[in-house]
Amino acid sequence: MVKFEKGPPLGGPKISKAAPSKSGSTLDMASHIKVVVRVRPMCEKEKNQNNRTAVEVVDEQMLVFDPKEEDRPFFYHGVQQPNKNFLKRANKELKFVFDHVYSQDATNYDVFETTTKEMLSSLMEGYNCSVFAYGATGAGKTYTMIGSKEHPGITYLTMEHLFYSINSFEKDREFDIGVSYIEVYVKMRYKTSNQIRIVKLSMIDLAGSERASATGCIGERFKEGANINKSLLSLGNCINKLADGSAYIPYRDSKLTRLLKDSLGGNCKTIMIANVSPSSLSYEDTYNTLKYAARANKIQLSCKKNIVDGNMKLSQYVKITEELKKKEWRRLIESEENVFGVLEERLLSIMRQQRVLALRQRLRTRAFTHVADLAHRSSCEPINQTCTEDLPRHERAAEHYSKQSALLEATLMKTWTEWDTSRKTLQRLYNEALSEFPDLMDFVDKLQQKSELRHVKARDELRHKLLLIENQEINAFTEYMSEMPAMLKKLYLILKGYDRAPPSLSAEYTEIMKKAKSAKGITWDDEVKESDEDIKFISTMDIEKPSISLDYSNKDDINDAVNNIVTESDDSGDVENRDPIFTLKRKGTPVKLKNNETIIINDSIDSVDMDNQCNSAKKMKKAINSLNTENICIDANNLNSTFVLANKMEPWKKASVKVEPKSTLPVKRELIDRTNIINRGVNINDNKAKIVKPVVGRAIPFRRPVVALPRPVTGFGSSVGRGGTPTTRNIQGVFHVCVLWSCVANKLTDNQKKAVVNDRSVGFKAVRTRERVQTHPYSRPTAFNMRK
Ligand SMILES: Nc1ncnc2c1ncn2[C@@H]1O[C@H](COP(=O)(O)OP(=O)(O)OP(=O)(O)O)[C@@H](O)[C@H]1O
Repeated sequence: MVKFEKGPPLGGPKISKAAPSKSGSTLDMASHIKVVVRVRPMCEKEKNQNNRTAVEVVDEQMLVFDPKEEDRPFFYHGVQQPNKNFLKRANKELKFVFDHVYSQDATNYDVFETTTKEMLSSLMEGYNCSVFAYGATGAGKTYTMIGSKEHPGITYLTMEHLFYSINSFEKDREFDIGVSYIEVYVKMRYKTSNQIRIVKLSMIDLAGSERASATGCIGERFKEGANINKSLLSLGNCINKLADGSAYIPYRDSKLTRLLKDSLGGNCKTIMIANVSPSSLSYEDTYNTLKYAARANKIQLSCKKNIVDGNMKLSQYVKITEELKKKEWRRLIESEENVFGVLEERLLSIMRQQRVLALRQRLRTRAFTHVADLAHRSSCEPINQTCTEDLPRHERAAEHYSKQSALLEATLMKTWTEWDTSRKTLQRLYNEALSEFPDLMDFVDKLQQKSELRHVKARDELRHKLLLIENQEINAFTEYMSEMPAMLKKLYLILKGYDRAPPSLSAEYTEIMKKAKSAKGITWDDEVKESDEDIKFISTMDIEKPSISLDYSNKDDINDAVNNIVTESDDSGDVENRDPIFTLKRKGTPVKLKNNETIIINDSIDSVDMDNQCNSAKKMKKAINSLNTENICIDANNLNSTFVLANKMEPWKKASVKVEPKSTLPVKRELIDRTNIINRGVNINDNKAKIVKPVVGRAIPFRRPVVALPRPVTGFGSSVGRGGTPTTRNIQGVFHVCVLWSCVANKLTDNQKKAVVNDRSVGFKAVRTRERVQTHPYSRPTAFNMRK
């Protein structure tokens, strides 16, 4: 009885059309692997051994494995036994049906004609195709696939036919052909439809499928054989799974199955050529191969034509390419813009530093110029000395600024060069990108706005910095200037008190006071402290109504600064009864130093057109010049500073004033002996005249105790309120004293000093005429006599 191994249905694969898939491929055919079996002729060895045939080809599609042999006559005791050979095992007589079966007489060309030649038609239609030869060693795989010169294998014949086909299609298709060792990649484009079909033809000559032990190899060869077998075993597993329709196919079990993945279960038309030997020597291998082939024949394939719409693909390709190019442009530009941004910020920072440095340099130079000018105008040795001492500091600062400036300049140039290069590169990228893709304009705009923002930010920071410095400058100047109106007012009132303030002076004074509100000044640059404090603006109220007094919180500092200032009474006439330290000074009140060098005269005196009456500074200059004293140079027209007259000057004498203090007030003490004061004073000949440095006090309100004083009150600088009401005043405690007279006096002999002091044309005449100013509501000179 003939057994049939379950094979594919006869009559060839079913072919069915299908709709195009999403990928552009066309589901075209559902088929099984085409399995053909080739039985080679017996080789000489097999013939010589007179082995029986294990495979019998029935027809082009059927073979019988282990066919029934013709019974040979069996004789037992000389008698032929009927059909019974007990020494022989029963034949299997397995009948296999395949897509094609080739007998020993079949040539390679026959195989080609019914396998790959037919398959090439599918290949040219766009199907992937694969052929692999399977079989035991020596079964004829290589002979079938490669062949010989005389008998070229199906690979050669397939290639030959392939190129022949290509030639026939050349009019309407373009072909790109690539070849690899085991695979041929035959790509084509339909010229009319722009349809592209990319197909692959795999032609595989597998290793022998026999058991490793059967090879007789040992060592490395055995291992190699075992690995080969392992691969083939994997192939067998895959084939079984595919045949069973399993969802999971273990292609990854071996390299072989990975390579054959497409050919076995993918989008591929596959032909398996199973080579077998007819000899019974290869009985087991042939049996295994045939079983293998039979299983493979059950594998269903789902083939798709690898067709893509060339036009559709092209448009998509163009779009994708453009997007990619734009993306690349953006990446390039952004990268360069980042570099440019860093350089630009650095450049702007350097430029900002330059501006700040220039401002500071300018302020310092101006401050120094101011000091130098002061020294020049005053011709005062101490001031000159101060200025001289300041000069190295200024020079050091100038050198420092110069170095910093040079450094910044060098850094600026270097950074600018880098920035400019980056700017040009960026601009070039902008231009190129926009010329290719104008719609990148928005992107470019945004980047350019970033640059503008950087500039705005830098400008803001610079403005803030400059404003901060200038604000500090203004604050310092405001503080400085706050002395001036008080001093000016004091002097003005003194003059007015002595009836030496003509209307023109009054008008000028008023004008100057107005201007003082908007005056500008300087400060030491190194006193500017950088900070982010809130900016304080000048308030004209600060100038108009300075409510500040000397800050006595640190007596040592004050002592050092003013050398125990003793102030004249300005409202009670009772100067001697006051604590010299805690007696505060009111506007317009002359100051007496402990060394008795007392009177302060402001520089504005010389500008007053007083002719010969009250131009005391000029007259003092005249008097000094008349003494022919060397090295004394007082420019009466440029007396910028206040100065102090010498202690030899007759001290003010207080008139006898009867003050009736309230019972709650301390009893007025006796007047101090002026002689004692003079004796305590500094001997102007011993060069101990002190330079009183400018003192800046903090603004604190001072409220003078209300004292009911009888009217009229005599005494210099009385501050008794106008109209007889005691006045409560805030006191300007900031004053600026330069010891000029001391310096001058040091150059004079005693007689010369006396001459100057007693020269009534040098301004002191005015104080003698106290009667004329006693009626002045603000400054009332006390009764006095010039001491001789
Ligand atoms: N159809 C055929 N006609 C004539 N000779 C054949 C045929 N098939 C195979 N042979 C011969 O059989 C021998 C073995 O064949 P081949 O080398 O092709 O086997 P194979 O399966 O490729 O072996 P291996 O697995 O070792 O490569 C060779 O000498 C070859 O010439």
